[in-house]
Amino acid sequence: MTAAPIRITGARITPVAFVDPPLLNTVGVHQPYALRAIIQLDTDGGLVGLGETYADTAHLLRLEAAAEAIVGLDVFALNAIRAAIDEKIATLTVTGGDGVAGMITTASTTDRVFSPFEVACLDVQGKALGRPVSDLLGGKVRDAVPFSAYLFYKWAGHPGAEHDEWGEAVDPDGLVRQAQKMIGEYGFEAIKVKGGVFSPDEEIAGIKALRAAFPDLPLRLDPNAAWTVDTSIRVASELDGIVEYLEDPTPGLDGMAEVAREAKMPLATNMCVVAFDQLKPAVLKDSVQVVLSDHHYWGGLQRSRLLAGVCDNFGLGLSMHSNSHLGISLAAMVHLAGATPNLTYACDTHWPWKTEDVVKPGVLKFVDGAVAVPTTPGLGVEIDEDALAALHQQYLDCGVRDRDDTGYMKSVDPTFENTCPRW
Ligand SMILES: O=C([O-])C(=O)C[C@H](O)[C@@H](O)C(=O)[O-]
Repeated sequence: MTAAPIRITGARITPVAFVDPPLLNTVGVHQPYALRAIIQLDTDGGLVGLGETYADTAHLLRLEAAAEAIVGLDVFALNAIRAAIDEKIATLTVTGGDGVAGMITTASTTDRVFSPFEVACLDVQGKALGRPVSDLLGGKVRDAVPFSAYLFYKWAGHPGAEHDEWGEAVDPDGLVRQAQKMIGEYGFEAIKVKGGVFSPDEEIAGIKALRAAFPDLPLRLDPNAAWTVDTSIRVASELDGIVEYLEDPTPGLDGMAEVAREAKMPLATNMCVVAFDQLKPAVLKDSVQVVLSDHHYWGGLQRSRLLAGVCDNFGLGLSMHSNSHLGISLAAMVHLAGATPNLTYACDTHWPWKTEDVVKPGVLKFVDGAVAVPTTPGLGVEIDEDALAALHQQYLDCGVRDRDDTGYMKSVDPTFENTCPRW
């Protein structure tokens, strides 16, 4: 006997703002608040599914339109839901809204809008079946998912820095202190450094200091395409044998291919391969050897598994990207990584940098740098309605949405574009 469909009756989309320290990257500095949209998907049987995504104004408008378009569809009909969203957003005149600070402009709009609804549908499916989301993705292949310590350069005197306990990291000693604190609290067993802030030589010195302080931990450096091809080749040579991969040293598939021909370590990306149509040219040009997945722009958890399959077939490594995020996203990332055999690198997370959340505490804990895959039905996390209301009020009050439509970070160098390397 076939079970009855579980029909979507609506979706509540709540933009929230949470405090984000003034972390530096190539584009600029994180604003005092990061924005996210929380999706609560309502269904006719009363089950509610959770999703989390970006919250720039254009993305919010698309989410609202998508939510209307999927009313009445069965949460198991993910192909139909994606098609309805695709059709709906094609009719919109909304422009902009890459949701990720201008870094990932070529990702698919449909994939970005569909993703939080897909996660929410999987949450409902899991709750209806009494199974964790990882079981809907093929079943977990690891009990806990390892993450890396994600280090950022940071000025102590920057507005906003007075609210956090992280101190300053503007030189190698500062980076090592930050790593010691983060690893001491979370137990991470890999380190990623967000570069592209200071000169390549200063950042090479930072990585070498980390290597001396943590001789056994895998290291990565990610300047978000701030370097020319020549600079990238020079940095790759200096860091040969020191980093496990170099992430997005330079923009574009052709530039990355030139660097890859000379570099001894793998090159990774979350910038030049962010959609399925970019995989074939990347493989043909041998531009990258590791792809960072991210279900928020690869179209959800199932399509991220599809990406994993493509990477596996073409001999590409697989890692996982993050932006500033809350607990619903972390739960989704953990189910996905837990059920993806070839995701063998420690995943990125911004988790240590935040102090607020919309989910009830207790489920998502870092032990030895890893988070256990939840075993309860669905995603395994629950909304704290009071916290959601408070962070929504913070969104209304903080003014971020009026200052910068990315809702995420502001530039300290308005002349810089990602297609124009700085060094
Ligand atoms: O390459 C990355 O890891 C990112 O793009 C993640 C974030 O946007 C990161 O750069 C940040 O938070 O500043």
